[in-house]
Amino acid sequence: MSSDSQSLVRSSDPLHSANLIPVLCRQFYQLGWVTGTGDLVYIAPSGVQKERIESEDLFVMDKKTMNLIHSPVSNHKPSACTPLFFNAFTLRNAGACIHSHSQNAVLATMLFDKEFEISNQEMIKGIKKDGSYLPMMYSDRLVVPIIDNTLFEQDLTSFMADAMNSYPETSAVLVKNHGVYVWGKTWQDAKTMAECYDYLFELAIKIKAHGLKV
Ligand SMILES: CSCCC(=O)C(=O)COP(=O)(O)O
Ligand SMILES: [Zn+2]
Repeated sequence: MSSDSQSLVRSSDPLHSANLIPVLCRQFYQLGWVTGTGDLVYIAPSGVQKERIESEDLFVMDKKTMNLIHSPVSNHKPSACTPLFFNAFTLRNAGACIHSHSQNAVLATMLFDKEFEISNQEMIKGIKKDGSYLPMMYSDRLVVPIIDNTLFEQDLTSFMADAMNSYPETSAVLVKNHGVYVWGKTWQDAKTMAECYDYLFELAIKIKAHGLKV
C-alpha cells in the first residue's frame, strides 16, 4: 500500500466519507444498531467496536474493481459485510449501504415469514422506491424481502442479490434473526431510510402485539 493512500483517509471536510463514517457509526451505536461514495468505497474494519472507529481505521476500495486501495496500519480485515455492501453498489448503483443488528429488525423477521409488510403509515413516505427514487405514499404497501441467515456473513451475498432482483423497488433486505441491509443513492438517503425502516419495524411489532392488523 503506498503511503500516498493515507491522504484518502485524511480530510478537513467533516462531510468527507473518512470523517462521516466514524460519526455515523457512533450515532448508530447509540441507537442500539450495531457504509461509500463516488468511485471509492469506504469500509469499516471487521469485529471492532464500531463506535470507536477513527478515519485512520477505514479501508478504501475501488467501487468498480473491488480492489483494496488503502488499508489501515492495524491488522484488521475489512467488514465481513463487504460483499453485501457491494451488492448495493453494483446491482443498484447505491452511494451508501448500512447494516444494522437492530432488535426491531430482528424481531420483525421473527413475526413475518418471507416478507415484512406495512401500509397506511405516515413514515412510509420516508422510503424511496429504488430505481425511480420516487417517494412512497402513505397508502402504499411497503414490502421488504426477508432472507434466511447463514453461518457466515459472506454466504448471504447470493441470497441478498436474488432478493434484490426479485424486488426491484426495495431499498432494504432483512436477514432472519440477524438484522437488515439498507442502501440509498446518497448517505443521507441511506440514513433517513434506515431510520424510517427501523421505526416501521418497531411499529409493526407493537401493532401485532396489540392484535391489530398491519
Ligand atoms: C457480533 S457480529 C456477528 C457478525 C455480523 O453479523 C456482522 O455484521 C459482522 O460485521 P463486521 O463489520 O464486524 O465484520
Ligand atoms: Zn451482521
